[in-house]
Amino acid sequence: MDQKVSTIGVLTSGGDAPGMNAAIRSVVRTAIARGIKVMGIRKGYNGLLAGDVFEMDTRSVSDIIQRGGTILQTARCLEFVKPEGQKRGADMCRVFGIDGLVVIGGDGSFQGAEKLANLGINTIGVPGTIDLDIACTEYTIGFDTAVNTAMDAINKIRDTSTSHQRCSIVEVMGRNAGYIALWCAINSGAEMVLLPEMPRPSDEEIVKKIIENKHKGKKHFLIVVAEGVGGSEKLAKTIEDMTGIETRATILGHLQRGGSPTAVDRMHASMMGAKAVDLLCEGKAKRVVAYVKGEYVDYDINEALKMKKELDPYMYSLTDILC
Ligand SMILES: Nc1ncnc2c1ncn2[C@@H]1O[C@H](COP(=O)(O)OP(=O)(O)OP(=O)(O)O)[C@@H](O)[C@H]1O
Ligand SMILES: O=P(O)(O)OC[C@H]1O[C@](O)(CO)[C@@H](O)[C@@H]1O
Ligand SMILES: [Mg+2]
Repeated sequence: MDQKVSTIGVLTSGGDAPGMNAAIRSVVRTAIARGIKVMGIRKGYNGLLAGDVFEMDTRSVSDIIQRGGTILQTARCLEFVKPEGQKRGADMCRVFGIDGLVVIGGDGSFQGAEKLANLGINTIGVPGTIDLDIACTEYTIGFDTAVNTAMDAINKIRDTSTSHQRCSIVEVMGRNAGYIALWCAINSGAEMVLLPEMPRPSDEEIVKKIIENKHKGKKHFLIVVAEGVGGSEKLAKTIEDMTGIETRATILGHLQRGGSPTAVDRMHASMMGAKAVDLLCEGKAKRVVAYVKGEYVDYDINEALKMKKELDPYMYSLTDILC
């Protein structure tokens, strides 16, 4: 391969996601195999601005493929949203001789990557977020593990909910995106799901459905609520007041972001990390890696950021049929 870069930097940014370590490992080992030097950047764009940069070798990424979190640590860096911060970031890349940068993160991190690319740093984005909210790709690293973790918790809540014939409300992550909630609802047999992308049913409509289900002989009622809809505790009280059915709310929170990545996450992370390095080697910049129709492809970052992700209406319609 005709190599166009000599030193690649790698950072993780935004919320951590299981599989980020597998992606870092793949970037480091692929780059070294291609004869390229790799610099790890700690704590996302914060670390770039602070010059928290160190050289990595193949041993730096030993024994991490099975670990959740990110060995490079991550951050949400407000300074980087401002043009002065972005300029300092690009200058810092030059100080360390970084002529190619791999940014592993979500949609926000890609906005930062786009800014760096505009300032002349060859930047490639790798989708790493449990939220699955990046429009250009059918997969984002971390989603499978997060959904499985949430489902495991929901299964346990369902056991006790059935024993007590209660209504359970389980709030899962996703401030702006309802994919985790939608997948958990379908795969856990929830009676109802509340998503940020959809109009919220009224309390009366929710209660009507609970009562109908009770009449059908159901022993429990599970509502999955996305974080972006929120209000789970209040909804539990309303349901209890309006129906007399004992109702408990559980907010799963950050446990969904941790844990050993599934095989699905490790595989996508390994493939996407390697693809990012290969794109840089081909002289490409300002691209994001994506998984589309079974293949790993790449898009221009601007183009990718302009795409809008819609929830699959057919999948959503099943939440009403399969419960
Ligand atoms: N418009 C922007 N311009 C420059 N940098 C940005 C912009 N938006 C976000 N960033 C940078 O990317 C970081 C991460 O963004 P954000 O907090 O949205 O998380 P994310 O990458 O979308 O991941 P996740 O949603 O999974 O937590 C921000 O803290 C900021 O440093
Ligand atoms: O950990 P923080 O900064 O509270 O962020 C929480 C947000 O991050 C995500 O977990 C994505 O990383 C969202 O689902 C959630 O809304
Ligand atoms: Mg995001």
